Amino acid sequence: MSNDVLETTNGQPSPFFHTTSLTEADSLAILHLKRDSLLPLTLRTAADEGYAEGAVTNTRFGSFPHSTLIGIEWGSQVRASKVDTGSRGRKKKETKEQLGPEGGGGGVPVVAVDDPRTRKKRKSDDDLTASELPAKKLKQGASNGQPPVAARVAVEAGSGFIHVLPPTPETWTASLDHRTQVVYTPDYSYILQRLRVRPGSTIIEAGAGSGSFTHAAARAVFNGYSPSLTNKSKRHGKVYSYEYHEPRVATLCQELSSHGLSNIVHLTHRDVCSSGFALSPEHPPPQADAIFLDLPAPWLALKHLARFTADAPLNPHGPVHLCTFSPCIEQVMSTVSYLRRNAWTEISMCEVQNRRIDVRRERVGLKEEGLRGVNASAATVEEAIDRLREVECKLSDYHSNRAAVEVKGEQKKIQSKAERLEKIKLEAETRKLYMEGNLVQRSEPEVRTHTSYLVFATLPRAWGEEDERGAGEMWGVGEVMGGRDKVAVEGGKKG
Ligand SMILES: C[S@@+](CC[C@H](N)C(=O)[O-])C[C@H]1O[C@@H](n2cnc3c(N)ncnc32)[C@H](O)[C@@H]1O
Repeated sequence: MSNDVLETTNGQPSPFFHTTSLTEADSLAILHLKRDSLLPLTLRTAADEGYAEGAVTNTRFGSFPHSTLIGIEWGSQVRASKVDTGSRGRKKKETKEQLGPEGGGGGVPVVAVDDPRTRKKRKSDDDLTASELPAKKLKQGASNGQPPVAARVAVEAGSGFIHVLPPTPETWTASLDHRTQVVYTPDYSYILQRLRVRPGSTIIEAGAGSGSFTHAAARAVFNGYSPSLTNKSKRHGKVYSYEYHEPRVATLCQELSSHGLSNIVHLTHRDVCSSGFALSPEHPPPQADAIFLDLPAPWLALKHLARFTADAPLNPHGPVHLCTFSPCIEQVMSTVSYLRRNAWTEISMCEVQNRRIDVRRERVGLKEEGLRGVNASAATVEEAIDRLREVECKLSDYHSNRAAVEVKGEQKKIQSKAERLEKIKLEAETRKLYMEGNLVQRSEPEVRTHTSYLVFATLPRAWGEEDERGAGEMWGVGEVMGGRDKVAVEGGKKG
């Protein structure tokens, strides 16, 4: 399943490594619908299922013709459009919501429904208005294999919006199609730094699953596209990925190709526990610096990761760093036990307990009344008594029409609520609100991570007699030791 394609299928470098200044047609974009709800999308100019506006993506926050998403700055907010469903509106199948687990977010949720009661009789071409005609021609042109006529300009709907983000491993992880449990960003960022993966590194990953870790690893090792796998002039970063579930391999292979990552990720369909990590005879061995095993029984794969075997996939010139990702402590114990018996060192285990911490200033007090994001109740007993006194006096003096009230020995004018709020608003303009209030922090427990135990270990570099001799020649180890010994012996004699 390996592929030596240099770039994406449309001839562009990977959008995960190169972000254009504006969004482009045929490129991957991530639609940010709301927090924790993202949708990956390839922006298209071609006709789509009979919409007059061309390709359209429907979300719970409205319909978005791709023409409104192309040629704008990344991060832009895009408002939903009114779309002309054209011939699509006459189809029997109901228009369904494409996405949308929970409410909130990008404006008022909009659900496009094709109600059969309001469906009109099919019109002939002569009956169609000038604006309706393109929708029909669009469909006919597409079905005849002719280029579609120009799409209609989208009209803003007035409710619902989304943001357009460039693809990154983080946004991809948050939006990808889950074929398996995936490794989330808090885990893979920690794993990659503990494995010391950097541009130019080679990493082995098994199993590839949904490709979440694969994308993050590809970015971490990327140091340019290699023109050929046999080019030895520069060591290019590489991810050797293994997966034994065939449909997952096929889907991931297609995704990697369309994301321009085929040249960085070498995907192999293989059961690594039984068949190991060796590649085809014509392919040089991976020479991995780091290994990540996300398998149910990692210790079964570890026997193929020993040094001194003919087809060892490890870098012989340096230490190899390992991480295994296991959901239960029994798996951890079997892995650690294997590592201890097989020359692995620096064995440790940890668990990532990620929490998003919300740090903000909490402002409480009557002086905050009418301002946004505050708790406008009395902050102290004094403030509460002052307010009670003011209210009581106001009531009792309502009929006597007294103009002032005594607060803390001062004569204060009785204010209406509107006057008080206006005064607070004016004062707030000169206050340093960002400095006021108590600094509080709250952790959010619902952050998405896949709680697992991470076992780390290091296999020292291979070291033989030749390496010992080479080190001696380079560093003069024998001479220095000899000199020191000599001094010590001479010193001893003197003493
Ligand atoms: C939890 S998923 C991996 C998720 C992946 N790391 C990600 O971030 O998307 C585990 C994967 O390992 C694969 N797998 C399990 N045993 C395997 C084996 N012996 N050889 C290769 N792949 C294996 C499974 O098919 C599954 O897709």
